Amino acid sequence: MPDPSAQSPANPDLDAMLAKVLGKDTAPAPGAPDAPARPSADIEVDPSAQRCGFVAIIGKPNVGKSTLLNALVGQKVSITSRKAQTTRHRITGIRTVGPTQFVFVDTPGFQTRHGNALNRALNKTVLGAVNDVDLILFVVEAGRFNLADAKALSALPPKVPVMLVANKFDLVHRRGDLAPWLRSMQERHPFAEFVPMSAKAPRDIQRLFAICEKYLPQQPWMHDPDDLTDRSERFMASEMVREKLFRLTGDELPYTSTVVIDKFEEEGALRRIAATIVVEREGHKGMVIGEKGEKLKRIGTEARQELEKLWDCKVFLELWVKVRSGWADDDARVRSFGYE
Ligand SMILES: Nc1nc2c(ncn2[C@@H]2O[C@H](COP(=O)(O)OP(=O)(O)OP(=O)(O)O)[C@@H](O)[C@H]2O)c(=O)[nH]1
Repeated sequence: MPDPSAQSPANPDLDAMLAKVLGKDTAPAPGAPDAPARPSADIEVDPSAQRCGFVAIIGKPNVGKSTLLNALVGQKVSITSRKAQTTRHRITGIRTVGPTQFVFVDTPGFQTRHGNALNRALNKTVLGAVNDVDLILFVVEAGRFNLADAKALSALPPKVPVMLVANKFDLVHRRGDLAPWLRSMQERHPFAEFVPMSAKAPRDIQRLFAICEKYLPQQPWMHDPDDLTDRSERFMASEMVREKLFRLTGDELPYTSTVVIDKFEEEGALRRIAATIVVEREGHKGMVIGEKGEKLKRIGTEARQELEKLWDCKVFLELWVKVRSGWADDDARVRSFGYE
């Protein structure tokens, strides 16, 4: 349970807060690594001094939730692309910093546009993820707030502290312009904290850990400090293929395509994987295969290389493409493809 005393009062001294948060330099340091190095797990921490809790990352599609999760975990556990609605499952990322273990829960972007079976399943995943957490990071693009953000905000449970993460702060050219926007955000919801930041700036990620820590209860860690995620290798394989599919086909391929793993075999330091990319129309098949099969080959090569890096082993990856018309409108098919 969250510690209610950890919540800031509904009306903190806004000017002091603005001076504090807007005074920070959020630019990445020259030559800084993409993410802070994972701390060594061999430091013993007495269980009575340990903190551990759940932090959900919520927001409309494409605001940078998965980029933030990967930066917090220090490894890629959630796929990202410029295409909205890339994240489709609840992804857990684990990070242990000093005495505190953060269990981050990334969620699909909250869908407000189409009420098809896929989008209903995605929203169910979001709402299921937020009820039992200790803290919610509500992610928006700094300086922006529209109806889709408002709908996601209104779906949050009233008892959990919510931190406003104003992401992509690096894209705001005049920081002073953010002050009136932050004031308007304070009127929308009694946010416990306001954090303008960039998920791509390592220093901001370090700062976020320090701000989040006090919301987590004192209790023993739930995971080994070396663990990155609770999702399986099979799941990571399908996600990695989907990321390359989305990145390499761009906007011409509708988001209603998915990846199903047909075979996943482990032979020592080798993984043999066969996967099918499922598209909705015959015309989409050509977009995925490309001229002389060149696009499909690239999707396979890039996914294989990333999986080999992630698992530090050899991977054989075989890809197929199939048409299943109307799958995203069919509840049973959506479930059979692994969506809750
Ligand atoms: N400039 C800038 N771009 C960012 C930042 N964070 C994320 N992005 C970019 O925003 C795009 C969307 O990022 P994602 O992490 O996939 O967004 P998401 O909210 O998980 O998206 P869904 O999966 O649709 O819910 C990507 O192109 C990221 O590189 C940031 O702090 N600054």
